[in-house]
Order: sequence, then C-alpha cells, then structure tokens
Amino acid sequence: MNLLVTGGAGYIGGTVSTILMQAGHRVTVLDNLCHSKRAELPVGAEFVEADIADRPRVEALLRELKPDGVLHFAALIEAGESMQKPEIYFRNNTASTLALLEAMHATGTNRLVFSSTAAVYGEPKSTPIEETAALAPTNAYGESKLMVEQMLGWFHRVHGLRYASLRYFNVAGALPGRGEAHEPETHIIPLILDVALGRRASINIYGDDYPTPDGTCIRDYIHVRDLADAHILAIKALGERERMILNLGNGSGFSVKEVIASARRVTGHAIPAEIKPRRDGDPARLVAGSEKAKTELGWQPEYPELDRILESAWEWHKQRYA
Ligand SMILES: NC(=O)c1ccc[n+]([C@@H]2O[C@H](COP(=O)([O-])OP(=O)(O)OC[C@H]3O[C@@H](n4cnc5c(N)ncnc54)[C@H](O)[C@@H]3O)[C@@H](O)[C@H]2O)c1
Ligand SMILES: O=c1ccn([C@@H]2O[C@H](COP(=O)(O)OP(=O)(O)O[C@H]3O[C@H](CO)[C@H](O)[C@H](O)[C@H]3O)[C@@H](O)[C@H]2O)c(=O)[nH]1
Repeated sequence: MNLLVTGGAGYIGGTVSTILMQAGHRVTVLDNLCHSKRAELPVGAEFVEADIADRPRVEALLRELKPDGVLHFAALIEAGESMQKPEIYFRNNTASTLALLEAMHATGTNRLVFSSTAAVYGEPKSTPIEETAALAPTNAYGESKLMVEQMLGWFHRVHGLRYASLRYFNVAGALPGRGEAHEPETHIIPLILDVALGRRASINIYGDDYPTPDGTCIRDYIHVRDLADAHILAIKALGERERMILNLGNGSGFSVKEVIASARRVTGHAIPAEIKPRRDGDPARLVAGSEKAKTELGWQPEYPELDRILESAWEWHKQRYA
C-alpha cells in the first residue's frame, strides 16, 4: 500500500512507519516537527514538513500521492498539559484534524486510521472497559480526541469516509533501533528508565491515595510493536469494513508501583521513588477490554508481559543515552 502517515516523526508514528516499510509498504511522513526532530524520521520514508492544518498543502500532497489511506498520529499528547492549556489541544488535535478531513474529502481519499485514546472514557464505571462504555473524558486531551471521533462518525455517514478509530491504552516498549523519547518526556516508563540510567535522581509517584489496591493509578501497557500490527490489520480491513472503533490494550492493569517494581527487576537498579500529589485529570484505573480487536481484526498481541515491554524499552534507552 501507499500510505500517508501524519505525525510519523514521533514515537508511535515513526515505529509504525518502520514496521510498515519492513512489510513492503510505501510511506510518506507528514509532520511539522513540533514535538520531534528531523534526525528521528523513520529511515526510508519520504518526508514532507508541514502542519496538518495547512489545508492547501495537504490537499496538494494528497492529489500528488493518491495514497490508499492515511494513518493519523499527529497530535499533542500530554493529558497533564491539556489541563493547563486546553485551547492548544482543541486547536491542534480537533480543529487541525478537521482541516485534514476536509482535504481528504476534497481529494477523494477515503480510508483513515485514527489514533484515539483510552482517555475518551474518563473514569470508567467498571473495568475492563468495553468500547460501548460511557464516553466522559476527565481531561481536555481526551475530549479533543473524542470530538474527532464524533466528526469521523459524521464524515462516514455523510461522505462515506471509511475509518478505524483505535483507542490506545498506554503505549510503551521499543524496536531495536527506535524507542520512546518525547521532548519533554512525561510518560512513566521512559522517566523510570532515566532514573535507572542516572539521568534523574528519582521517580515521582503522582498520588498514592487512589481507590486501587496499592493506592497508585492502574494502566494497561501495550507494546508498540503489537500496536503497529493492529494498524496494518486495520488499514487492510478498511477495504471491506466501513467503520471500526476498537480498544488496543492487553486487558491487564499494572499500578505505578508495579511498573516501578518491574523496572527494578529488569534494570537491577534500586529506582528511588517519591510520593507526590495527584496529577490533575488522571483517572484511577484504565484497563482495556480488547476482545473486539481480536475478533474483528484477527489481532493477537505477541508481547503482553510488562517485563518484556520494559526490557525492550530498557535496551533501547541504554543504547540511546548510556
Ligand atoms: N503514547 C501513548 O501512550 C498514546 C496513548 C494513546 C494515544 N496516543 C496517540 O498516539 C499518537 C502518537 O503519539 P506519540 O506518543 O507518538 O506522540 P509524539 O509526540 O511522539 O508524536 C506526535 C507527532 O505529531 C507531530 N505533530 C503534532 N501536531 C502536528 C500538526 N499539527 N501537524 C503535523 N505534525 C504534528 C509531532 O511533531 C510529533 O512528531 C497521538 O495522536 C497520541 O494522542 C498515544
Ligand atoms: O512521573 C510520572 C509520570 C506518570 N505517573 C503516573 O503514571 C501513570 C501513567 O502516566 P503516563 O503519563 O505515562 O500516561 P497517561 O496514562 O497519563 O497517558 C497515556 O495514555 C493515555 C491513554 O491511557 C493517553 O492516550 C496519553 O496520550 C498517554 O500519554 C499515571 O497514573 C500517572 O499519574 C507518575 O506517577 N509519575
């Protein structure tokens, strides 16, 4: 396939692009490099430096490339920041995606895989969370993505857009040459690994008074490699299927303290931790019901164990910073 990948210079988009190219697909990355570097572009991809909001540019690119589909990863991703500056999330994630959808419609590009998030559910009433659960984001980031999902529903209904909205839970892990290094980094696993490498003195635990067994937040971690497989299956499935909304997680939750314990096992480092106040907008527990992706896509995660996910991240982290 010939694919346009927005946000393809970033952690997940870059990893998925790499795996797509390994599988023989042609990838063009569109990224404005607001949260990534040219040097981190996936090797072998064509690159266009542009903002998804630049509709004339995106439209011209779509006319030239005539892609079989678009994988849309470009977004701002920090739930914490979105509770301080919600406006930049609605501008960059929601309004800019509308410009992309308009450009796709104008050029007859009608297959899209969208990076949605577990944050659309907010604080779930029960776990595992099924796709039919109530949608009530507790942070503006989640709301900015939910609004995109709603637009996609209307573009499907009115314009016949075929789309897969993939609600990722917490993505982690690395390929041998490509891993997670956000700038700034806010995600728990790379921050913990920074401590193990001596790049930070300790890890902050944001809240130990949540209604969970050890008081710290529970998340469902999914290996970026497994996530990439689901994208390839989804874009292919859109040849036959018109619309899919699927969770991508492993169905097991780990608390912040359990993630730190796993990192201690994997790295052999003591990893000192300090309890800090809660981070605004964090739900206590997010664990995916992921049966739908398995039955609808035939997806089967190959690296569900937390220690294996941490090991791959650790190998890459050492290589990059040690
Ligand atoms: N990391 C996770 O655990 C997680 C979980 C759920 C969903 N997601 C979603 O996955 C996607 C990728 O996340 P990531 O961790 O790779 O983030 P990332 O910050 O590494 O990558 C995002 C990329 O998008 C680019 N970008 C942002 N706004 C842009 C715009 N307007 N025009 C063009 N490029 C733009 C950035 O420069 C960056 O390269 C995001 O949509 C995010 O919301 C991530
Ligand atoms: O230094 C830190 C960083 C995080 N945490 C905690 O660790 C957990 C995971 O936090 P992350 O920042 O790693 O990830 P989030 O769960 O906040 O969010 C991630 O997963 C979500 C989906 O579940 C979103 O889609 C989002 O884009 C992505 O950043 C949270 O309870 C957070 O409070 C800490 O205790 N200390």
